[in-house]
Amino acid sequence: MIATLLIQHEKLEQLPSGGTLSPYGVHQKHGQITSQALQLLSSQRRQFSNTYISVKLDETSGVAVMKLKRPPVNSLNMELLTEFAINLEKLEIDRGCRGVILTSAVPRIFSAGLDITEMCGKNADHYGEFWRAVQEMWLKLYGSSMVTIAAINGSSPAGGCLMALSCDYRIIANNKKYTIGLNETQLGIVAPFWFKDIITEVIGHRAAERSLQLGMLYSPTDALKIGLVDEVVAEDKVQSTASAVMAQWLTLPDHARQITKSMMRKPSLDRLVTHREADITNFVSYITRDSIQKSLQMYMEMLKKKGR
Ligand SMILES: CCCCCCCCCCC/C=C/C(=O)SCCNC(=O)CCNC(=O)[C@H](O)C(C)(C)COP(=O)(O)OP(=O)(O)OC[C@H]1O[C@@H](n2cnc3c(N)ncnc32)[C@H](O)[C@@H]1OP(=O)(O)O
Repeated sequence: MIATLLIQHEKLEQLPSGGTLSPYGVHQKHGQITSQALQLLSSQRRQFSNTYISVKLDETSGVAVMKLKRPPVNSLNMELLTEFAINLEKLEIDRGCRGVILTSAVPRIFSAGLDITEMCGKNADHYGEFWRAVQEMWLKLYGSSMVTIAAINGSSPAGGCLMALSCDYRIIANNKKYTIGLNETQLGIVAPFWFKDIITEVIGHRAAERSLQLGMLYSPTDALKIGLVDEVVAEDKVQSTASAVMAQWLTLPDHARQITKSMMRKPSLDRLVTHREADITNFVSYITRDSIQKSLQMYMEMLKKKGR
């Protein structure tokens, strides 16, 4: 028992931010064994935190709450994406964790999507690396065998919406100011095929086509109408509803649910895995076009003006 807890704890030790998804050791820190074991036995919660992600794992329920914490808008830069993939992988291999609630620590914002500054004024190598990190985040989240619930406590455009769409269930706060959707065309850019595939899977072909072409952002109630979210609840009920839904999902045997999830999601995952390098090459050649760089710069200027 103690040995198991030790291994789990060591697996969950904080990794330096900006690291890679390399395997991490489970045989370190022998000197601390006794105190760590005692600490673990007396506590049912484990927490770890990186620069932009915090995780709290409740060992009794097997549910982790993962929070994005990159103010002002949780835009997804390379570091956040990398930390996200590492933390999710850590939970994935932790036997004590069966479900993850994804939410935001930043008031009024779930995530503003990809950090536009990562896609502007940089070189091709940077864009390639950035896109690989975006793919990795999605492959890990969409491909997770755990139950994943998005507790959407703020606006969630573009890449933020993709994250929510990749979860098994979406609960959004009932606040008209919050919007969610894949608004890429409004930036003058195209959502890649796997963004398109996932929204089509969730809301159906007709709604997805309209939504993507117009780059639509929906209020919570409109998002519910088209099936982009599963539930709209009062702002102060988002987390408790997420926990209640999670508890329901976790009543099912993992094995049956996981295989079913995998059957449903495998075709989309395989499509990206098979075309991963081509997708990166495509992204780099697209994003380096002068016209696209100009569109993104203009969009950033518009955002900054609005903020003043
Ligand atoms: C042939 C086909 C090939 C296809 C190949 C692929 C093509 C490329 C695919 C790229 C896919 C892109 C996905 C994305 O996610 S792009 C990002 C889209 N995001 C948005 O449009 C959201 C923009 N932001 C907002 O709408 C608002 O900021 C928001 C509603 C989220 C919050 O509003 P609020 O009023 O609270 O805050 P501000 O607008 O004042 O913002 C505060 C500061 O944050 C900066 N900001 C906002 N969003 C971003 C972002 N996404 N990236 C970087 N920075 C962002 C904003 O400029 C403010 O900064 P300052 O304080 O410095 O002014």
